[in-house]
Amino acid sequence: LHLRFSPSRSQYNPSFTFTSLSCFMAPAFEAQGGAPPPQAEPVQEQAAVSQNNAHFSNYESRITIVGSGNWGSVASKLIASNTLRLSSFHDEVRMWVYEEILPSGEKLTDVINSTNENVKYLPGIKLGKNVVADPDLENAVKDANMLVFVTPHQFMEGICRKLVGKINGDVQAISLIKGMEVKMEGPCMISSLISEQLGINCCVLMGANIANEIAVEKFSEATVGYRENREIAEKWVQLFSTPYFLVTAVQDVEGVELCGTLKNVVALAAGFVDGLEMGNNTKAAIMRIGLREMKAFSKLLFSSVKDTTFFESCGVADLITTCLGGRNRKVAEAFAKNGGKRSFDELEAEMLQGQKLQGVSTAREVYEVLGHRGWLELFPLFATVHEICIGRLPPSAIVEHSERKPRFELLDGSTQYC
Ligand SMILES: NC(=O)c1ccc[n+]([C@@H]2O[C@H](COP(=O)([O-])OP(=O)(O)OC[C@H]3O[C@@H](n4cnc5c(N)ncnc54)[C@H](O)[C@@H]3O)[C@@H](O)[C@H]2O)c1
Ligand SMILES: O=P(O)(O)OC[C@H](O)CO
Repeated sequence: LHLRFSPSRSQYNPSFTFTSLSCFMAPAFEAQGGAPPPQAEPVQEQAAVSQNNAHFSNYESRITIVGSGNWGSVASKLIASNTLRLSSFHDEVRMWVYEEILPSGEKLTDVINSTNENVKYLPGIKLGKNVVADPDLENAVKDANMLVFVTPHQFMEGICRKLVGKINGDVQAISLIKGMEVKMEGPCMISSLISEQLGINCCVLMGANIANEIAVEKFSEATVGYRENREIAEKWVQLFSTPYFLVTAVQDVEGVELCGTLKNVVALAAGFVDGLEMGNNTKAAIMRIGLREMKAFSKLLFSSVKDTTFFESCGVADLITTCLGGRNRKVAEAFAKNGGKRSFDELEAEMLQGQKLQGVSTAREVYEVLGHRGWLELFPLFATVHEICIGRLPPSAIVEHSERKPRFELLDGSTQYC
């Protein structure tokens, strides 16, 4: 796999990688309906860009990572290796750290800066000497013109509130956060929250990306979702790509982000099945039903979501890896083994050492949307997962309820959602 899909490390150079990447990107662009878009150009450093973002590529971009958990730390390692290698980026990568006092009495930030390791969230992995941990959010972002958001989703509203008026006008952002918020007006994806509150463009990066595996440089893929400006998407691809981390871009922010968000709900269902020892066939059935609900829900919320996105790394591949090896699956398995008698909060605190689950709150948020819109009958798996999480149904309900056939005929143009 490594030989076929990526250059060996000794051969690695940017132009080879990006020529290869543009080949991988071509099918994604072509598959998205109608006439093929212009052929993806190989990305060259300092490539000519359209006038409206010429300022963006004509100087060294400064990167700040907002977040320093398990995935945030791995993202800093990927990015730090590239900023040293590529002249279009400033070497230093600033990483905002939510300050904590370690059992030793030391501050986490001080330990990261002295050991170059996030001893709490990614022990044993060097991040790169050019990563600077900073506990002051305002200071961390003030010089940046590329912001990478990667915190658990429940903290993002508060973080955005603190950042209003504190960032440069020409900043580009990307969100690696899998989750959404539900507001009075309806659901709000995290990239939209960032865009709306801070007035900046925000791409997303999602994929089959269990952080601990990427930390030890095992081959993985990821998907960047972008809205309009492909050159900016390609700059993000450049920033994250390494020989062991292959990134492609698709023009479907909502589709990519909803895949990353909703698969966490399906992973809980897979964990219940594991906890009840129901076997592989049942788990595969749950994953299939879950994928169908992911697609239907995404397309009901955003008619622009593309079918092809579900075949990218952010779609079926992330669903598989999370249902096999993710934290949501693991804690849901323990929940079911305990017959639902120990809460997710308690199990999370005991099993994850400060890391955060996203699936339980996402299941609640999805359930709120389904309830408000009268769609509960259409999404038996999503609805059942939430009802199990809050103790209204036993874990065994996951099969009894999910197998009910959703009644898409209740909707106009029903076939497009199935
Ligand atoms: N870990 C993975 O394998 C992985 C992979 C892909 C995507 N993601 C996604 O990335 C996002 C971040 O996940 P992660 O694994 O980096 O985080 P994590 O699960 O390790 O969460 C812990 C982080 O939350 C921070 N935190 C705790 N309380 C806080 C507060 N009140 N305010 C702000 N921050 C606080 C901690 O300091 C720590 O940095 C999530 O949406 C997750 O779904 C994770
Ligand atoms: O460990 P999980 O369940 O939060 O999933 C991690 C990543 O999202 C997998 O891509």
